[in-house]
Amino acid sequence: MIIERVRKSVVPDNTVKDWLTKNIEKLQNRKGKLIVVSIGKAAWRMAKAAKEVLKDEIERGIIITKYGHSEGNIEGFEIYEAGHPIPDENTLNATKRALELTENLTQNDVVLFLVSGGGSALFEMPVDGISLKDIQKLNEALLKSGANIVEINTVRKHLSKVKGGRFAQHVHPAKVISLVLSDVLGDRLDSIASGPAYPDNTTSQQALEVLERYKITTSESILNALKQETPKELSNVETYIIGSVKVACDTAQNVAKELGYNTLILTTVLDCEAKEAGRFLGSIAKEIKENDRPVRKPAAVILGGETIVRVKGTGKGGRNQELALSFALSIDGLSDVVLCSFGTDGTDGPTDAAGGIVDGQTVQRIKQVGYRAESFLENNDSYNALKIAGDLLITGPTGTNVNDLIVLIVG
Ligand SMILES: Nc1ncnc2c1ncn2[C@@H]1O[C@H](COP(=O)(O)OP(=O)(O)OP(=O)(O)O)[C@@H](O)[C@H]1O
Ligand SMILES: O=C(O)[C@H](O)CO
Ligand SMILES: [Mg+2]
Repeated sequence: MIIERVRKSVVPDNTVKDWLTKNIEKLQNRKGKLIVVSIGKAAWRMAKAAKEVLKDEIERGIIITKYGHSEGNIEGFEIYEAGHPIPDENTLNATKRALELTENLTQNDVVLFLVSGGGSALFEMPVDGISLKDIQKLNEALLKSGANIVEINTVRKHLSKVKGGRFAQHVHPAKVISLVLSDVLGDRLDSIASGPAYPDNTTSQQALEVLERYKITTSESILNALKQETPKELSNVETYIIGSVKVACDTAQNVAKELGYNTLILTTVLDCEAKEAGRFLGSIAKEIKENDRPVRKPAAVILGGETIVRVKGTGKGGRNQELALSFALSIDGLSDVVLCSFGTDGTDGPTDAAGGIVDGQTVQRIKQVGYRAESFLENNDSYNALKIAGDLLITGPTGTNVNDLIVLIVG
């Protein structure tokens, strides 16, 4: 029940519709055209929702999403699919078209800009002097380097005609109203999809430092292009976050309260090793059980974020499954304790599971068929461990992506 309600609260169909219905006058109070530009992995669904509310108000629309992510025609919209996580020819063609549709607008016009994760790869036009090949090579190096998304996008923003606020400059003097589905911890708006319509908080110097920190060598032309600063102020944008892991946590908390639990949101920016988070939550579960701290029983502790796994073993799994298995090991034998950890996109690592739901008997269930749960954890094989225990959570793709959610219940 918690999971389904959480999904509903962050699925773009609902969030875009709700926002537009409540704020319809922001769009209707214009004298000119309304153009919709929708980018990212959730672009199709966000655009579809906008179309259902705004109907013929929309003069033109364009969707740029990942291959396989379009769900069919939408009247009045051009739909493009392109490369992700590395941009390709189609990315550039589609972006060129989006720039054409938003050219020569006046201050009477409004661009409704729908933004979701994946937008950095899908919406791209390199600055003059930089080729698609240059951008592809650099993206590959950055994605493999261990740099986090804020660092990666710091570099991307300084090489692009549309990122780091430059799309909003292109649209000027028309107004941009951005609705954003956040997949970046802490909801940094200049990082989500590399902030095409948001003032950039990062500098050329920081972009150069990222390359240095991760020992990424690159061409003279890229180094020169990086020196051009992105806009730090924009006068024509309004930005609204319509979905994020914070919203998912708030929903989980509300549902848990309705079910009679004492609730606590421990963090919405969890970002440590999955295994460590699992063990730490094991100690929290024990503390609640014995001492009713930091929240009284029956308790629901909620966390949002995105842990990391440095995969060293040969097994199959994901960060949520690994967290859940590690938690199960630390609370082995304890009664009335359940933990559910899952990716809100319905996919945890390269598996068909969204995550895991474990309890104090999980490790025993694995033992009963002759295996040791510890060995699975050591081999990063959380998927097979939870499969044996019957503890996988399988939802299928949910149509949204706002990081991971963890709910710990102690009765
Ligand atoms: N055997 C494994 N055990 C645990 N984690 C793994 C394993 N193999 C891969 N991973 C993790 O899976 C992650 C990739 O999974 P996933 O596709 O869910 O990523 P994501 O960050 O959610 O991507 P997106 O933003 O595109 O949804 C990587 O962070 C990697 O560390
Ligand atoms: O597109 C991107 O840059 C990431 O998904 C973060 O928003
Ligand atoms: Mg994912």
